[in-house]
Amino acid sequence: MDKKRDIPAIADIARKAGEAILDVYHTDTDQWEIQQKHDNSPLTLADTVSHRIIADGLKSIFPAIPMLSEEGKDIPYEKRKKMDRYWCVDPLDGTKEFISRNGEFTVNIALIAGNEPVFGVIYVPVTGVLYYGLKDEGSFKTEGGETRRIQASPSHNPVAVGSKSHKTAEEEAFLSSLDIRDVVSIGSSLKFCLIAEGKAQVYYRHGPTMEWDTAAGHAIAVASGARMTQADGSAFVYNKPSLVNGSFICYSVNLHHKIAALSSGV
Ligand SMILES: Nc1ncnc2c1ncn2[C@@H]1O[C@H](COP(=O)(O)O)[C@@H](OP(=O)(O)O)[C@H]1O
Ligand SMILES: [Mg+2]
Repeated sequence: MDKKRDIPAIADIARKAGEAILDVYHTDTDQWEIQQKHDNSPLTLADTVSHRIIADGLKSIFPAIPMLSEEGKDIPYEKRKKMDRYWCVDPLDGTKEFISRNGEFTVNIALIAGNEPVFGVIYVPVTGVLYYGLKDEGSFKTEGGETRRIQASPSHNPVAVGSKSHKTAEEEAFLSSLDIRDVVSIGSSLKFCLIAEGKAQVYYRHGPTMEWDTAAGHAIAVASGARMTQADGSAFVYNKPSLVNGSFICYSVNLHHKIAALSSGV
């Protein structure tokens, strides 16, 4: 990847997808054609429009890199496991938040290399804010035409983030054993962004997510200095036989000892 040329081009694709999502968002709900997908999550016209823009955009710049998208065709594991590099895309993460019109939804594009997210972009259509992170280079936030570096920040009295629509009792129990100052419930991959910009320090997810839900946020959080592991402390990898993630913890490094002690019990 040529950083100077490719990062702005990928950011542009995410923005275009976000604009198309907003066009749908600003129409009447009865035009959204909400369908239930096989996993019971809602699919709207906005998901499919965003998917098309990202698929076409990435293909025109990187014709040789395959794409795995929430709204794309299934790629069988036998074929997937041979893909050393691929785009992992969630064209509209937080569909429930989109439908409830609270603005907490995002466009997510990540590059996976060797089972690890090495680059991620998250665009927030309602605010126009864009986050990106590149392995070993850092994470950045673009807002109002200005780009600045962001960093995960330590706190011994951490702020926790959790899902707004998919909370579990296990998450509450886990957090109760940390000295938590506040719990912020927010939809979509925005939880990773809050950790990456130092506004929160821990995100424990007990319930299932898909690889495209976490890939871009994972890249941004880790490049900002945070850590991401499975709940038992082992490596969180991509391109698994099943694309459903297990429980995980994303956290600022200063919490490592506390989290490691808890991990043995989850
Ligand atoms: N039972 C389940 N199995 C797999 N993924 C699930 C799930 N329930 C929720 N999710 C995932 O959680 C994501 C939303 O996360 P959050 O609750 O943090 O906003 C959803 O993304 P989509 O909204 O893109 O479908 C969906 O992929
Ligand atoms: Mg999603």
